[in-house]
Amino acid sequence: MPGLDGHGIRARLDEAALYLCTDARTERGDLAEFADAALDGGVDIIQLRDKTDGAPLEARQELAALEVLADACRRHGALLAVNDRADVALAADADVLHLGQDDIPVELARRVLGEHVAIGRSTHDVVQADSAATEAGVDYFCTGPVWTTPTKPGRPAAGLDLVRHTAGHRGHGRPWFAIGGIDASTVDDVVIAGAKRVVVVRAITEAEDPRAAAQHLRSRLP
Ligand SMILES: Cc1ncc(COP(=O)(O)OP(=O)(O)O)c(N)n1
Ligand SMILES: Cc1nc(C(=O)O)sc1CCOP(=O)(O)O
Ligand SMILES: [Mg+2]
Repeated sequence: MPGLDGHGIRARLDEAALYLCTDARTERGDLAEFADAALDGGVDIIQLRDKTDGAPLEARQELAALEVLADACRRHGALLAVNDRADVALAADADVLHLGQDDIPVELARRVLGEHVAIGRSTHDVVQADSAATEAGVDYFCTGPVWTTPTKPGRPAAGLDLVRHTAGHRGHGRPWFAIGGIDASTVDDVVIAGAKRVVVVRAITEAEDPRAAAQHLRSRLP
């Protein structure tokens, strides 16, 4: 929730279970309404991740969409996340910056952001997961994709074994999320494998009723 201090952000992150990545819904023009529904359904963190047609949004469009999401997060007490760009996270007063393996290193993002913003990392195998679980400056990490997904074409599945591995170490004490191919039909499998938190895209962005989709996913998480 924009306005929280670093302590509040990390406390909220610790109790988060359902993390949504959404595009800016430019064509539908319903970002505020969609975000309200998803957050009302139980989404704890919402990230703007718009790579429609493979290209990221221009910074001005990204900041405009983030303003809409920031208002929704304030209404619902949720965390606002920015993907990839530390400068945009700072400008948008976001709570969270998410960085993948090919994005800027955490140490450099920290130089831009200081300690106030939480930083998350993507991991795709056991070595990366163990490293993100212990790397300085990382507040949470994601493991995946559990299943191949059209949302991230070309990225091979890491499978449930990576979820089991990470659960076996309890994320080395750090919050961690399973991601990739998770929806109403697969969420139970990741929970059985040991995940307590999940990130989803299509399961909510493509749902006819985003509120109900979020509610259902949330109800399946411990
Ligand atoms: C919460 C969350 N987890 C994973 C990702 C993927 O990050 P990355 O591998 O850098 O790929 P892009 O999303 O940037 O295409 C994410 N964005 N958010
Ligand atoms: C954005 C992203 N990152 C992944 C990773 O493994 O790091 S998988 C993924 C896409 C997840 O989309 P969906 O919920 O539609 O399958
Ligand atoms: Mg990235």
